[in-house]
Amino acid sequence: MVTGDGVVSRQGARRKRWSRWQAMAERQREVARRHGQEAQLRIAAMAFETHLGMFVTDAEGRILRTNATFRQITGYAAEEIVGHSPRILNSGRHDDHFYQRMWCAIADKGSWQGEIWNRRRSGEIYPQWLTISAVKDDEGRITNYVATLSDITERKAAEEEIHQLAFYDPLTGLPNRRLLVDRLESALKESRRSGEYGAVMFIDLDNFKTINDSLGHHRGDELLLIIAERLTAITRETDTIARLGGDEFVVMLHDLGLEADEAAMVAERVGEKLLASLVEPCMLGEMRCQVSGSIGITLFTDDLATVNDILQQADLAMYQAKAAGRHALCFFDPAMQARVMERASLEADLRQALADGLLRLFYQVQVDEEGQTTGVEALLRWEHPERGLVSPGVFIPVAEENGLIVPMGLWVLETACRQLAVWAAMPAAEHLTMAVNVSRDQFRAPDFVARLERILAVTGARPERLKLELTETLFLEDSEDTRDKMQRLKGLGIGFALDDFGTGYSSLAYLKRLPLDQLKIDQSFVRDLLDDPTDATIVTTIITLARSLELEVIAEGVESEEHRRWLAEQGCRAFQGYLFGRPVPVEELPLAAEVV
Ligand SMILES: Nc1nc2c(ncn2[C@@H]2O[C@H](COP(=O)(O)O[C@H]3[C@@H](O)[C@H](n4cnc5c(=O)[nH]c(N)nc54)O[C@@H]3COP(=O)(O)O)[C@@H](O)[C@H]2O)c(=O)[nH]1
Repeated sequence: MVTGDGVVSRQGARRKRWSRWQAMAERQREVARRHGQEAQLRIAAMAFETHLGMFVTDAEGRILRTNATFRQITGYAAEEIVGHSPRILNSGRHDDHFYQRMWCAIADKGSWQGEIWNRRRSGEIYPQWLTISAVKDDEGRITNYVATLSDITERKAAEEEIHQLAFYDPLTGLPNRRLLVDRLESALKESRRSGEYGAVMFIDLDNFKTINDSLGHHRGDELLLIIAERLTAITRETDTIARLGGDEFVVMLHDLGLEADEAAMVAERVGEKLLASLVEPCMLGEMRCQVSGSIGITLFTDDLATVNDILQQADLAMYQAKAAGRHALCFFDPAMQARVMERASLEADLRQALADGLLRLFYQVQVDEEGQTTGVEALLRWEHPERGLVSPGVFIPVAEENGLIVPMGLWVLETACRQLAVWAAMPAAEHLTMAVNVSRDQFRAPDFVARLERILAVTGARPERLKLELTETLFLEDSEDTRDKMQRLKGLGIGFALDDFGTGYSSLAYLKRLPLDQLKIDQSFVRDLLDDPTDATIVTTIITLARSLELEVIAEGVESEEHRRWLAEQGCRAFQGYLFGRPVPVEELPLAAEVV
């Protein structure tokens, strides 16, 4: 039986056991808590020792702790810097405003991060990426600041290199086109805001190619460096001097005042100084060299011109300066731009016309002393859909300049030869000759003879009926190649007339050396020969000269019977001009009906 005391004593024993267990459990929990805290401390300590530099400050900004990477980056050991303010790291590169913004961000958002220039213990200033976070207690009071930092010197250097490559000319170190465009865009905006003028000067060296070709590219590079230095020395630090490539430089000036005249005067003064500096002799190796430059200037202000427009205007003005004889400066003139644009549109249309078959050949008769047609001259015409019939006097120079004369001239030769072949099969026309104008560059094309041979073969035209009209410009340079080609063509039976005789070079030496058949007296002498004794003398001299050289002579531009008679009296036996017929399409030629 269990007594009441016995019950009490059992309950007491159970309570004791229970309290022992509780105490044991509490000890175990305490041990676990300690282990947990230690683990957390270990983790925190490990995390603190990362590849990022770290330091912790108290609320007043005194450094409490730094890690090993901090020491590697800054050079400061913990014992040297603990207790100090991080201001010890300042580089002096940032103003108060920078630090104010940083602390405002930390106060507002709890953290700040960004690029900052700091100073190492060694004194070296370097860029770093810095993050600062505020640590707060349960009441929201800042207790500490934790900062992480990394050295971004290498990244900055790579960025700098990329920037340098992208925006600077590798040879001279001057801004390149991209940077110039950037700066010009900003200058334009500024100019629109302030109303002040700016100027762009396009500079091209006049004889750089000769130096490059004769002394070699490394000497050419040396010269470009000298020029870059001279341009930099003359201009102000706020001006931009850029090299666009080759021997092309651009100088941009801004804040030239509110008046165009005043701005133009300043730009002109600077331009003249630049011109003078370019012609200063310089030594390239052992050689004393001298170059000159041509400068095109355009002003810009608050108008609607774009950066491209401005550069184009300065470029155009520079070409004008070159055309004016080089070593000159020239201001952009809008009329010049209109002319260039008109020419560009003509050029584009002309290419299209050749492709679309809008070119035509007209024919103008050539007659003998009896007025009998002996042949024709093929004259090119362009039927433009909007401009109407465009004169070759307008479009041939354009074609000569852009090289289109070569395919165009071949088309003329082939069309004329086809017509010759048609006439060859007609008794009334088989005697007719065909004079075809051949431009200098067309004749100089290396495959000209081969192409003409192919045309003759394809069309079946008889070479003896073909006469090529060449001009004196072809003979300005005494070229073996020209003589050789003429002789090969002569060997095929083709004849040669010297067109516009008397208007060009007229060295009589080549008349003897070249296999010419005919001199063509230019119409400018024929026009006034009845009134102008000088022209009359020139014409009689040409006729006499032709006779003495045993060359035929033909007068062009014969418009009246008086002209024809006067020329015939001087011994001229062949004529061409409106008196006998204007250039017309083949079907309108005043020949026997069966001929066309
Ligand atoms: N390379 C090529 N040049 C060509 C070709 N076709 C023509 N041309 C050259 O273009 C210039 C202008 O030619 P065009 O307007 O055809 O003028 C010719 C005649 O129309 C004109 N002429 C003829 N008779 C008279 C006249 O009595 N009065 C007068 N005012 N003008 C007249 O003269 C031009 C003939 O020129 P030329 O060749 O010098 O004999 C001109 O330079 C052409 O050469 C071509 O296919 N290729």
